[in-house]
Amino acid sequence: MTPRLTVRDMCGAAVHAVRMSWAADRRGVLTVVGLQLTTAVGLAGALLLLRGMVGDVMPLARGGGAGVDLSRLVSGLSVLVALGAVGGILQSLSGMRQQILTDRVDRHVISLVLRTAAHTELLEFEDPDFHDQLQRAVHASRREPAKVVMMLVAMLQVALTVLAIAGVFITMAWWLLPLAALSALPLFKAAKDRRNAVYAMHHSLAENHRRRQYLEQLLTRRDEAKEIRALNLGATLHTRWDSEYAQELTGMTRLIRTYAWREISAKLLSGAMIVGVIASVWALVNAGMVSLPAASTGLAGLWLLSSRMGTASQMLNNMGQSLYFLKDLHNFVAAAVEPLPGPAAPVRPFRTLRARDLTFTYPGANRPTLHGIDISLHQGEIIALVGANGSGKTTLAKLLAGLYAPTGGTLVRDSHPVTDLHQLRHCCAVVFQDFVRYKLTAHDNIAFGRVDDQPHHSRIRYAAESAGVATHLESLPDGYQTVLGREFTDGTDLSGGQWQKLAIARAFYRDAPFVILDEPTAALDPQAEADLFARIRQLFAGRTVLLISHRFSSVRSADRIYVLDSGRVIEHGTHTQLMRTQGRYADLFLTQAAGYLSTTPPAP
Ligand SMILES: Nc1ncnc2c1ncn2[C@@H]1O[C@H](COP(=O)(O)OP(=O)(O)OP(=O)(O)O)[C@@H](O)[C@H]1O
Repeated sequence: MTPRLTVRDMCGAAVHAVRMSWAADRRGVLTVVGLQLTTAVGLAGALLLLRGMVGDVMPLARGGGAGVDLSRLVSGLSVLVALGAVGGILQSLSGMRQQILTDRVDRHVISLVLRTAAHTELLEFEDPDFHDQLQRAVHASRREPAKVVMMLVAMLQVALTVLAIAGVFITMAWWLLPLAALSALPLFKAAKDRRNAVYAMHHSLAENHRRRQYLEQLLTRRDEAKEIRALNLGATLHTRWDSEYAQELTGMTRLIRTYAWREISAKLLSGAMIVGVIASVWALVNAGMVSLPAASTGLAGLWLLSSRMGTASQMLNNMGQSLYFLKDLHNFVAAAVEPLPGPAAPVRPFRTLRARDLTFTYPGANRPTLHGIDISLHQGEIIALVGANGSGKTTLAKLLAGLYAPTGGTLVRDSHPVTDLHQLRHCCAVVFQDFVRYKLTAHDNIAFGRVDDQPHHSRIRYAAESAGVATHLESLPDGYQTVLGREFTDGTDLSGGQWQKLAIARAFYRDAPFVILDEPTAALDPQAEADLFARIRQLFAGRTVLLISHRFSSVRSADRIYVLDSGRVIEHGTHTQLMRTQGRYADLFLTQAAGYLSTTPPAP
């Protein structure tokens, strides 16, 4: 459905723009509006002065210079020049202040958008519509609110001019007023159609635009640079980027052409109406029904009025486009009704966390990823999740960490159903399979594990030591203050295993009663892996650990192992019990063990 903007929407969005600008820089708004209005008043004063001076000069034109007061004329002229100079200065000041205002409003609005995005639930990020809304909100946050305020000020100036001219009409040739309004109608209609079409096109191309931005990132970021070169993907990705852009440009060009023609037609129609009016006035003058001075003043006014109306329609058009985006921005920000989770409440460890008949379906998926999951985790236990790729281990971990709400069944914490997912998150430290490598200092990378407290260097060091990365971090040029990103001055990089140890250090530093480790040792060397698992009970003593791993050597010592298959728990028990059952776990374990113990000689 083509999106539409009602007059109410437009007024709402304009009020919203003014409010945001006011919140960002009220002195700036007052200064700019004040300067603009002063300039307008100065202009009106200059026009009045000019009219008086023309009246004074008229005798000169008629050849009778005797009645002319030259000193009055010179002083009037000086005032006019001074007014012009002051007007110029005011305009420069206003331009400068507008720039500052625009920057401040930008910062205020983008901060609102980022705050909303940071606060949005993880599940929303699975939805392409959310990404479209986010992108439109980001687009709207760039310059649009300040632009609307500037346009409102400019519109005010145009409205004042139109009112002044209309006032002259009412006293001299009132009957021209409806005709002037009528002649402006085609322009307003064309502007409105174009505005709707541009917005509809932005809507339809939103995903295309995001794909192009993604390709831009692939081509420009350091992280992807090595693989793109190794695979010689540069040209292919560039071609795809080009074709995405070409599609956007084709749509835009077609639209600009179509609406340019419509606008030209509207202008021609409006012009033809004015010519018709001029011809009728001429006929009325000839018939002696209207005096020549009234007709000529009226026609001059009509010309002025129609040109102002044209400007107003253009402004309304531009402002309308901005208002569309502002409506998106307003909706996006307003959708985040929940307050941002504040500083963490004291973390309450649990004795038991149970999943009862838990089901989860990803948005837009046609079948559940998890079905009827029943598992229990007790304080101080190490629980392992194993299963084939795609069996649902990570999804289950995200539910237990309070990142997704279950679509069926319940999570029960110490015999109370979990209703506040934030509480669950507070008491959980997760090392994801695809953990984030923050290109900030090593110190930040660990301290981010616990942002609600002041960073504590000795605890950061202890966390790094526990994860086996302290020695390396201390050997870096600036120790823990070294930036871990080659894109930044004096930045450096870590190896894959070192990054993984840093992510584990972050989890240690979080000091949470529930720890989820999703393939925590995939990048570690065998010695580092063995060291970690040999000490895992001691390192996480008293906490509950959920370990996801494909390495059976590391899960065999867990207190209980759950085997997942296509989103269901098919077996559970200790390693010994599961081996005795000779089910899926035993099969997988023996297959992996056979690979290690194979005595087949290596191929020559
Ligand atoms: N964000 C998502 N949206 C839709 N489907 C998803 C999403 N993430 C995962 N899935 C699907 O859910 C299923 C389970 O994925 P999950 O990542 O939980 O598996 P896993 O057992 O952790 O796999 P692996 O061992 O490969 O890490 C898979 O079929 C996957 O395609």
